[in-house]
Amino acid sequence: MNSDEAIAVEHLSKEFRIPHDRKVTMYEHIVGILKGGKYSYELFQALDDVSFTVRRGETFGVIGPNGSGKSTLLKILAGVLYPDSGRVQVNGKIAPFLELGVGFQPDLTAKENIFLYGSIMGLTRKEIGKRYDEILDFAELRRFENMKLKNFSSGMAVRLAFATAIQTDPDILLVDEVLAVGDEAFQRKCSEKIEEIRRQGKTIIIVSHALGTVQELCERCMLLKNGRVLSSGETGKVVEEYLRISAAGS
Ligand SMILES: Nc1ncnc2c1ncn2[C@@H]1O[C@H](COP(=O)(O)OP(=O)(O)OP(=O)(O)O)[C@@H](O)[C@H]1O
Repeated sequence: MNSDEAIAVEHLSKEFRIPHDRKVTMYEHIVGILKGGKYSYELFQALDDVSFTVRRGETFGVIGPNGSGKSTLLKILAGVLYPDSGRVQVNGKIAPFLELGVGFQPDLTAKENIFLYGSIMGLTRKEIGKRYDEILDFAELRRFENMKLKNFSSGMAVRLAFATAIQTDPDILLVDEVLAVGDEAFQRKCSEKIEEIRRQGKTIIIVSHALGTVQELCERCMLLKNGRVLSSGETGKVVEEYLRISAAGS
C-alpha cells in the first residue's frame, strides 16, 4: 500500500445467504427438521470483485441504486462485517458513522453510549469527558442525556451517533447517508461539519443518494451496481454514468 493511500481494497467479495422459508419459532424449526427438510437458501452476491483506492485527505463518494452493496462495503471497511475474499488495507483510525445502531447500544443512555463509543475508538475517559458537552450541544440533546437510546426517535439517534463519531479524532470518517436523515437544519449542520473535517485534510468516504451533495463534496467517486464497480473516477463523469444507466433502466 502506498503511503499516500488511506484505503486500498482489492478483489473484495461478499455473499449473503437468503433463506427460502423463514422459520421464526423453535416449533417451526423442529417441524422443519422432522419433515426431513434441509435448510434451503440461496446465495446472494452483495459485493463482487470490488477494487479501489482512496487517497489520504480525499473525500470519496460511493453511489449506486438500492441494494447495490454500498452499505455492505462500508461495514466491511469498518470491520463490522468480514468479506468472503479479497483484501482491505486501512492506513489510520476509522470512525464509522453507519446505519442506526452500529456501535450504539439501545439499553444504554445517551451518556453511556457516548462513553462506550469513545472508548471503543481509543479515547480515554478524560478525553471523552472533555468533548462530552460539545457532542451533546452539536446533537442538541442535552435534555436527553440520561434517556435510554431505545426511547430516542431515529432522528435523535442519528444526531447522537454523528455528533459522537466526529469527536473521536478519526483519520478516516465513514458516512452512510447521514445527509438523508435528520431534519433540514441538522442536515445543513452535518454538511458544514463534513466540509470542516475535509478542510482539516481528513479522509472521508460518503455513501449517498444525494447526487448534488456527492458532487459538491467528493473529488472522485465510484458507482456500484449489483455489487460490481461499474465506473469510478472523477465525480462528474461517474454521476453522469449513473444518470445514464438510471434513465436507460439498465
Ligand atoms: N445481513 C444480510 N443478510 C442478507 N442479505 C443482506 C444482508 N445485508 C445486506 N444484504 C443484501 O445485500 C444487498 C446489498 O445491500 P446494501 O445494504 O449493501 O445495499 P445499498 O447499496 O447500501 O442499498 P441502499 O441504497 O438501499 O441503502 C441487498 O440486496 C441486501 O438485501
